[in-house]
Amino acid sequence: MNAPLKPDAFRVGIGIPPLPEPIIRFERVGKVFAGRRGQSEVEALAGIDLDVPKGAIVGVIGRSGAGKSTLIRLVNGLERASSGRILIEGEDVTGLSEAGWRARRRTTGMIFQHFNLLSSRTVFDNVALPLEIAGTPKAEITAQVERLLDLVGLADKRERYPAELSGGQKQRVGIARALATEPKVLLCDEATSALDPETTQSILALLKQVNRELGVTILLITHEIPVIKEICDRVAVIEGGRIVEEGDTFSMLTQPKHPTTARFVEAVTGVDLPAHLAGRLRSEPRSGDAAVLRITFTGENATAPVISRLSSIIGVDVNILAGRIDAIAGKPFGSLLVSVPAREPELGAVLGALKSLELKVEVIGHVA
Ligand SMILES: Nc1ncnc2c1ncn2[C@@H]1O[C@H](COP(=O)(O)OP(=O)(O)OP(=O)(O)O)[C@@H](O)[C@H]1O
Repeated sequence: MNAPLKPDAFRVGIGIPPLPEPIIRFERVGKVFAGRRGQSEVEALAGIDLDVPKGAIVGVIGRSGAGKSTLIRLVNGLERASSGRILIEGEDVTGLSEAGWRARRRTTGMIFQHFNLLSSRTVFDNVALPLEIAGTPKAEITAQVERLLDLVGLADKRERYPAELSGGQKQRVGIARALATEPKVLLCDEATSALDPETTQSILALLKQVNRELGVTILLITHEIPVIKEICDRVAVIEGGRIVEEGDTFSMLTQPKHPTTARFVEAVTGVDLPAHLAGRLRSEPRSGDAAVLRITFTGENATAPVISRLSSIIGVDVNILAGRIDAIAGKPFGSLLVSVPAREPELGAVLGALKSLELKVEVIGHVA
């Protein structure tokens, strides 16, 4: 029997470049928490296999209790694995001593949902803290903190205290502090969950900048699919302590396979029929009905003038009922609901034309 093909060998075999070296690797990782006061133990993670490629932004999404916090806390030694191995830059950190972890944490920064700033310290002093702990000379600390406050756009707030800042500004301080020791990896624990949508966008843009300009690999956990859609190159979906699906963000969001992924994805790619039509949708057509089609556009097709061509070339009236066009991981993606005559040969001609463009088309019902 042939040896199993490594995922990268398969990628290369079908013409896709191999993934960059993983900077973090989970190998069959499990975590069991002992039960408290007579309660049974909790298996928070089981059989986790996950690679975080160097230079990527990888998101882990799951509902409350799925195991996200436990997973990310294993990467900086705040929790210890019960089974399996975790490799960071090729080093097996599973059995590291506390002193070993202290050194490791300098290469792994972390930001938190509630920022975890010290309220008695100014912005400058919060960012300086990890450098003070590392014994960095004062002049170097000043230069580094000033550089980081410039990067996160808070140079004018250096003498302010956390209580004088907005949530977004506090998270910017958190990011500057996490980057103080020039880590290779930034761990983000629900970093935008306490922020409004606009502030979330600005923090995500900053994280992307940190990733692209400083080359920092980012592993984030979230329960919000828009965060994944906005900045992640790859995504893993976690449920009940297990990864149920993993892959590049565009494929996962446009062709979800696991029902949990599909439910998350619905929120960012789904389009609903207007209520007055949804209530009248029937599966079997009656004479004179229109067929309602869902057309999914991906990549280059997303911006093609398909609908106007259908009308002009095939001569069929197409009514647009609802739609959205968006970007997922920087690539265009659209979904459109249209109605066309349900009779032949018109319907067959429309379906044939759409399929010839390699668009995904489904008839979702009929309306009068
Ligand atoms: N210290 C602990 N002791 C016992 N059980 C724990 C401990 N930490 C987490 N758990 C349990 O492990 C499971 C996973 O928890 P975890 O916090 O990792 O999930 P999560 O996906 O981060 O959830 P949330 O989004 O609500 O923070 C849950 O059943 C939780 O109750």
